[in-house]
Amino acid sequence: EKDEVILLDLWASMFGMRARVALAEKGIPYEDKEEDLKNKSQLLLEMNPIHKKIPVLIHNGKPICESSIIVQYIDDVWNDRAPLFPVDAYAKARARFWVDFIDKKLYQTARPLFTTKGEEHEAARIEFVDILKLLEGELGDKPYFGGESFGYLDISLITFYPWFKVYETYGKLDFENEVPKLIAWAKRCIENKESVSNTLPDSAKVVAFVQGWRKNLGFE
Ligand SMILES: N[C@@H](CCC(=O)N[C@@H](CSO)C(=O)NCC(=O)O)C(=O)O
Repeated sequence: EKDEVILLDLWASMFGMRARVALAEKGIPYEDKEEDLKNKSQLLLEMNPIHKKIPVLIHNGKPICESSIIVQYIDDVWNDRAPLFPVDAYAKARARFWVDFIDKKLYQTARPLFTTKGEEHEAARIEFVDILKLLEGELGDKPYFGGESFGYLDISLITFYPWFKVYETYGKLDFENEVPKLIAWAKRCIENKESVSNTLPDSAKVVAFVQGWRKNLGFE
């Protein structure tokens, strides 16, 4: 019988976007349910009682939590098309290492770019660029992190791209200058992969979202 696939999501979330891109890569129809994180739905609280965070994939009533785990689950279940992982175990392990690095470092280091000032802000600027440079090093001269094909690590990082304008605007950074090969990769993903261009929001919309959020918190 037909799979029932629901995604508890938030349009601006780079983590929710990961699940959307993976589902689009596989061509899986799903219901996208937008959450209001200030007023979490009963469904979210039931489906992710531990972290109470989005995204949550609900597949035939069963919840899968944590975006990197959701992407791997999607690849495992719908394994007859558009593989998201290399076959080679070492290449897989390397991809998982860098997604773990992104989840440990990138989100935490990005936030102070638009929530702090002074020395803290200056330190965040330097650290953030260093992290992007390490990722650019891992990409090297390959078209995608997965080599010739767009895969798990590409999905995990490209969903930060709609936030890059926010990071550049408030972080006073110019990524074209700092990590040109990484920006070229991001543009390649958007130009060549409909699963990306059809699911990522406009960076202008994310900037407006952050502006509103900062105003509410009295930053502006
Ligand atoms: N490690 C997790 C992070 C999800 C997350 O931060 N979700 C946020 C919204 S996006 O920033 C969230 O749901 N926050 C709700 C809350 O913290 O109350 C993942 O990769 O899925």
